Amino acid sequence: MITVSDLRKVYQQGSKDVVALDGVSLEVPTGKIHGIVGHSGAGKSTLVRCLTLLDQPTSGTVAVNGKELTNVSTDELRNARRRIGMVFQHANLFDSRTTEQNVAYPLELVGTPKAEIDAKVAELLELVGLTKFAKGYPSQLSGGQRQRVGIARALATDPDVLLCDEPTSALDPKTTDEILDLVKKLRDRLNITVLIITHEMHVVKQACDSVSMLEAGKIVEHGDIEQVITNAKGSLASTLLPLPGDAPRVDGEGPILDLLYTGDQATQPVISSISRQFNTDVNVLAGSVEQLGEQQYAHLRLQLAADADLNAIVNHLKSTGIAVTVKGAK
Ligand SMILES: Nc1ncnc2c1ncn2[C@@H]1O[C@H](COP(=O)(O)OP(=O)(O)OP(=O)(O)O)[C@@H](O)[C@H]1O
Repeated sequence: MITVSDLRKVYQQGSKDVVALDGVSLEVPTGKIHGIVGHSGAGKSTLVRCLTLLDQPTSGTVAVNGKELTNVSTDELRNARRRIGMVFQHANLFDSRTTEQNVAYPLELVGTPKAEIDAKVAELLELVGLTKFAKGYPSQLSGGQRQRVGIARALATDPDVLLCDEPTSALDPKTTDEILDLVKKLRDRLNITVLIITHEMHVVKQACDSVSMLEAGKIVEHGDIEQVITNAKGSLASTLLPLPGDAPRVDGEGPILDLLYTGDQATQPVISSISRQFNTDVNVLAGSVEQLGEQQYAHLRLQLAADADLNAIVNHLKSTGIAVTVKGAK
């Protein structure tokens, strides 16, 4: 588990204070994958630097499995850093080292005996599917394979947390999915906690159990994927499950509703039930239905007939667990 409590980072720029992190708190349980999304300048890189202790937070704490990593002595800092393995956008491998030598590097740094290193490296290369490339050099590997080496290297010191900073931003869509599948497999096998910093919603949808949105150094929205998708008031719902294009123009003056729902509701005949129960016409303006993990999610934009009983219909939908926003009449 990783626990971040009230993390603040203030940089001095001349006589001015720049607040890069403004009280960030989050808790990711062991074995879960958590995404952190945010626009440029939101504070993502600062958060990564504070979590990996490359930068000292101005205040607040970071703890892994209850053990605080911040505010430790210089001697303890090296051990503390080993609890969080780091995967970068570009694998940053040593070109002059073979695949296995790259993975061995963090173990050499801490003086691990050679036989132990060899066994660990072989195990890790098997885990990431690169055994037959052990003797190859980075220049002979594809982008996805290089990222696999980076992941194996990050796991060499048996960290409790894997922190991935834009791990797929330099990869094509197919390789992105392969790397995300690998991260999920590693989480399952090693029961490791994973934090993924990303600007790609696809990554959140494919791999994350939960997500936080960072804005101007603060977490403005967070929750399990199901919670954020069915939160009609948040902005992550329509970002994760956008409606395709512009809703088509239709005749009529009836009110427009946006519906977000999941799980049991997704299998219910929502439209025909409104139509039958309230004796009104319902027009689908746009819709998006997606299967994420085990769960089905739907985002529909409907237009009701002008004389429909709007309040009764909205109350009925809400009572069945569907998140509803009234967009007004067209
Ligand atoms: N060393 C620094 N000195 C002064 N200000 C800084 C420093 N590092 C970051 N900042 C400021 O802190 C804020 C957050 O920056 P940060 O790089 O963490 O954002 P980001 O979300 O990673 O952006 P991007 O996606 O563009 O990398 C910005 O306003 C930035 O200008």
